[in-house]
Amino acid sequence: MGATAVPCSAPGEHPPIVDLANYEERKEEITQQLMDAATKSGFFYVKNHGVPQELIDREFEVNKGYFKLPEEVKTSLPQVKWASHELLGHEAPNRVSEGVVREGHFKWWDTHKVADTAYPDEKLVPGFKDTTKEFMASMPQVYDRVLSCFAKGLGYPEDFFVATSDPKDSDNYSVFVVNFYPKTAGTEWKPDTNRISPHTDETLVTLLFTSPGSAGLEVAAGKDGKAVDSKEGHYAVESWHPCPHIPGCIVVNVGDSLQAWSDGVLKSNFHRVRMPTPGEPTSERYSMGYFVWPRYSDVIQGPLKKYPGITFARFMDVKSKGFGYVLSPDQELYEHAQQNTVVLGMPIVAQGIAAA
Ligand SMILES: O=C(O)CCC(=O)C(=O)O
Ligand SMILES: [Fe+2]
Repeated sequence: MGATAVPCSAPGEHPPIVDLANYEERKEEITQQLMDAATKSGFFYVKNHGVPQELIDREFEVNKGYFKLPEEVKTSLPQVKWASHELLGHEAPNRVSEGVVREGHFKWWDTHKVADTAYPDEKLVPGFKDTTKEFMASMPQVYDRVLSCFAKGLGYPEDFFVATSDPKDSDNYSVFVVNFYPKTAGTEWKPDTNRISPHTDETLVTLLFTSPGSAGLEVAAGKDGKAVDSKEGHYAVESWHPCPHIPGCIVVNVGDSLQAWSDGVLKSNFHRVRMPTPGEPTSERYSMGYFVWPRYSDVIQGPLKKYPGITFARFMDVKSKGFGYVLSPDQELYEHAQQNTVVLGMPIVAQGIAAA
């Protein structure tokens, strides 16, 4: 690893930072660093990623404008229909865990997959739609490079993941999500209360943008997560590691699809957003996630067939019934999870974000 790599192992440390500068010339070195990071913790940061800071700041600003709209305006916008692949617009506030309200705004990648009517009137939040489209259009330059390296590192053709994640493909529904965590009441918070429950992402990779000063994102690194009773859906994490905001960096995490395609070599790790402990900022928190998905019809399975051979669409059907983890090398457990709407390793969160 390069000098910037910090193992995600002790309090105060953070996942490794991989520098994408001079990508073409340094591709071998970057591949090795990304593989190392994704094998050990599944979470890492990239810097010199090419997305202008000015655009990131502008996108945060328009999202603040959106979330400040009166509730009746937001709830009059079209609602999320997750599983039927329909319009994703405003998501009404819902209770995710321990009574904490999370408000999210979901959008599809591309205009031909989402009606523009998902956006509020331009006069209400000037620049919201155009900035968001501009921001989304700047994402492939980051994940194409990261995914090319993973394909190379895993022995796939270099364009293997780039092809399946192409948002122009009619069967690709990669999604951009903005999370808004309202200000809470400070000292009343219980330190171990979550704002987003522990979960893995279903993606190839997720690009996560956090706002300056935002605390609370934590990752269960490496082998920390243990399914104590996967049939019942209980899951235990031994230790959580902070994943703080680092200026100029994007958080990248490996998702379930890449874990499957790598036969478990690359780790899709549990992460959560917990309430700040006393002394941490109590202000509202924003994060923006670009969820890089494969095509719905692609079978997410590696050459060693460590996980059941299923299409991403089928995987999503099971996963979207809860907000947890479904990959299991055990076909029987997987089938049980499907039949019983149990997500392996996690309890079903009936009102969870993905079940909305
Ligand atoms: O808000 C964050 O920092 C993390 C959000 C997240 O993990 C998700 O939306 O999947
Ligand atoms: Fe996540």
